[in-house]
Amino acid sequence: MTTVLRTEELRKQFGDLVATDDVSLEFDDQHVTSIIGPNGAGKTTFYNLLTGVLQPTSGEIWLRKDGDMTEITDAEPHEVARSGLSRSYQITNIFEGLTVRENLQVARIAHEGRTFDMRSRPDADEELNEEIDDLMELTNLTEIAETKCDTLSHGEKRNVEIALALAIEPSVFLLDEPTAGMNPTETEEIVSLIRELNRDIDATFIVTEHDMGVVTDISDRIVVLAEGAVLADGEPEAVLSDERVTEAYLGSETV
Ligand SMILES: Nc1ncnc2c1ncn2[C@@H]1O[C@H](COP(=O)(O)OP(=O)(O)OP(=O)(O)O)[C@@H](O)[C@H]1O
Repeated sequence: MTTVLRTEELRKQFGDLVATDDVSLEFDDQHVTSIIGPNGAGKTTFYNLLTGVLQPTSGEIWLRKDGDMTEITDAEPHEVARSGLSRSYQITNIFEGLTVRENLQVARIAHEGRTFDMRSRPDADEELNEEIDDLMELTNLTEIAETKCDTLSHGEKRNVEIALALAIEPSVFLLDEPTAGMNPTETEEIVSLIRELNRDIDATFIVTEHDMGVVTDISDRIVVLAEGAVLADGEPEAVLSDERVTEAYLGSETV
C-alpha cells in the first residue's frame, strides 16, 4: 500500500475555537475512507484545509505527485486540484446552460491548460471526445450526453459533478456529502457508482457523509472527528461499535 495523502498535526483555529485539532492522518491509495462526526465536528474545515480553501494555523499537508510526496500546505485551490486532489462540491459546480458533454469538454480543456472556445469546435477533437465518452460511460452519463444541464434531475447533476471532478484525473478524490438531498433510489445509484469508480479507476476516495447506511456500504475505513480531533480510526465494524463514537453522537444523531 502507498500513502497518497498525509496531514501532520494539522490545526485550524477561528479565534479561540479549535476547528481542526492537530490532525495527523495518512490515506492509502485505492481506499475509500469516510470522515464522519457530529455537526460541528470539523469535517468541512478539514476538507477546506486539504483543498487550499482555508490556510491552516499550523501543521502540514503532503500529497503524492508524480511518485513523490510534495508539500501542498500553502497551495491555492487550483494548484491543489492540478496536483491531483479533486473535490466534488455539495453546492453545484455545473454550467446549467451547457450540455453534459460540453460541461466535460470545458473541464478537460481547462485541465489541459487550454482556453475553452466553442468556436474552436471541441466536438472535432477526436482524442478529447474519446476521453469524454469514457468518462461519461464510467459515470452513467452516456444517455444524457447531449442534454442541457438545467433540465437534469438532482441525482443526474450529482453524477455530472462527479464526472467533472474526475475530469482532472485525480489521485485523491474528495466527495462532500454525495447523497445529500437524494431520494432512496438516487442514493442507491450513487453508492454503486462510488463502488464502481473505486474498482475501475486508480484513485483514493475520501467521503464525508451523514447517512450511516451509505458510510457502512462504501467504506474500507472510517475516521471519526469530534471537536476537531480524531476520536476513532479503523475498519467500519470496529469504529461503529466503539462506545466513544456512540457517545460523541448522543444528542445530535444516532450512529
Ligand atoms: N469561518 C469560520 N469562522 C468561525 N468559526 C467557524 C468557521 N467555520 C467553521 N467554524 C466553526 O468550526 C467548527 C467546525 O465546523 P465545521 O463546519 O468544520 O464542522 P462540520 O463537521 O462540517 O459540521 P456539519 O456536519 O454541521 O457540516 C464549528 O464549531 C463551526 O462553528
